Amino acid sequence: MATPRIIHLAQTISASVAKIQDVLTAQGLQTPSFDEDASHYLPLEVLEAQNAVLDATSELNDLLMEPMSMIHCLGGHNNSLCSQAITRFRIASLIPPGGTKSFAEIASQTPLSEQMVTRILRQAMSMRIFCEPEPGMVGHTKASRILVDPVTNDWLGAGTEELWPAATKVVDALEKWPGSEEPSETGFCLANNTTDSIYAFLGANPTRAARFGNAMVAYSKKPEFSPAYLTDHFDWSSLGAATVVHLGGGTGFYAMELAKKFADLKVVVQDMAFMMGPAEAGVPEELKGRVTFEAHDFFAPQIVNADVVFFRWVLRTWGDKYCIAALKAQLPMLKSGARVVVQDMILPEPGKGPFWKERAARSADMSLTAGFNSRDRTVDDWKTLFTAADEGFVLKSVAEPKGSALGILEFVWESKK
Ligand SMILES: C[S@@+](CC[C@H](N)C(=O)[O-])C[C@H]1O[C@@H](n2cnc3c(N)ncnc32)[C@H](O)[C@@H]1O
Repeated sequence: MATPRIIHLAQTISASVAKIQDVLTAQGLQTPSFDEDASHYLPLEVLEAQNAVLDATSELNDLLMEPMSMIHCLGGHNNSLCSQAITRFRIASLIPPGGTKSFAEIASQTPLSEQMVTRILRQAMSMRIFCEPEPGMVGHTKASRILVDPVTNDWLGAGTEELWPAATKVVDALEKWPGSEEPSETGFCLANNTTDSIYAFLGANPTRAARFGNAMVAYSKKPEFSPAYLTDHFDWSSLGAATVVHLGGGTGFYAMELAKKFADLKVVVQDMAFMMGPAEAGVPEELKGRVTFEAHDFFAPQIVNADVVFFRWVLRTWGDKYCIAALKAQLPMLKSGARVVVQDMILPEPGKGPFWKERAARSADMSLTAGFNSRDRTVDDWKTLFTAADEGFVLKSVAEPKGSALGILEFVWESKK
């Protein structure tokens, strides 16, 4: 008789956990815990075992539940409710690291009653955010402790104050504007009673824009967004003395990382006009002249004669027809043999790769619909998109570095004229 699935899963968990612990012991690293000072990341060597455990534990958990409980737990709207209260009232920062505060003391620093704070935080504790080391006293876990940092608190704020209300209106938006790719016809627009895109709406609201900006900062500090995945997983040195135009390059952080590592590269960062001042001010003396900034809307015809056109983490916020327009706008300046390099999310094909990652990727894809009417793309979707922009684009390489959140796609443009 074949081994029953739940036994197989339990065996996988047991064997993989043993492998993880062996590596941690050999390297003198802490075993995982929820302690507020616990380390957050496992070494890359245990990535496969970590994937196996995360997938097997969640499958085993779900197998042992009846369907309504499983759907309810995975739905999690009440998780967003208490996360929203935590970020809005900055509750994590009310509890001293390493110390505790009573529910009553916390309530006195919020508009909430002691009873409501108790109920909300005990719900959060069921998500392992905060703990109650003695009755009535609240302490940190590693999950609540990161929220003491205002930047990380803003990350939770952007998720629960911007994307969650937007998500609740997505189905209404899909009914109202079927098949729309317009950034002015999203769940976000309905939730905010606006016809401005999220970019324009937040641009006119500096406080909310700053919170959203901090969410991006919090993300980019995670090891899976390390600039090394950009500098070390594409052969930039083979380009020699080359000009890279970095579209939607924001503050120029990644442009500067490239220029620091590859002395022959010149990088022109193009972004919206309002990004220019603060971005230029951040360029160190030794990179001035090699990292420059230019206000340029990437839907307008390109004006820089570049060897590489580089998009990082930006095309995913535009629907297909807009991405196609942005790519077509590059054609007037492309030389035959020029490259378009994209570092962005690569959506996994269903069932390929770790399930917990696919689940996170599919959730992020829904957020793109809610905020932007855009989507994440598989390798085939990226290929289709580029070919729709111009038949001359050929996918030359795809890199999905171990541990990286983003992949790198390299397209070469061959003139068909
Ligand atoms: C998610 S951020 C990514 C920033 C940067 N590429 C990075 O990887 O950190 C998207 C960036 O694209 C810029 N952007 C969006 N639409 C644009 C457009 N039409 N033209 C130029 N820049 C644009 C935004 O201003 C923002 O800086």
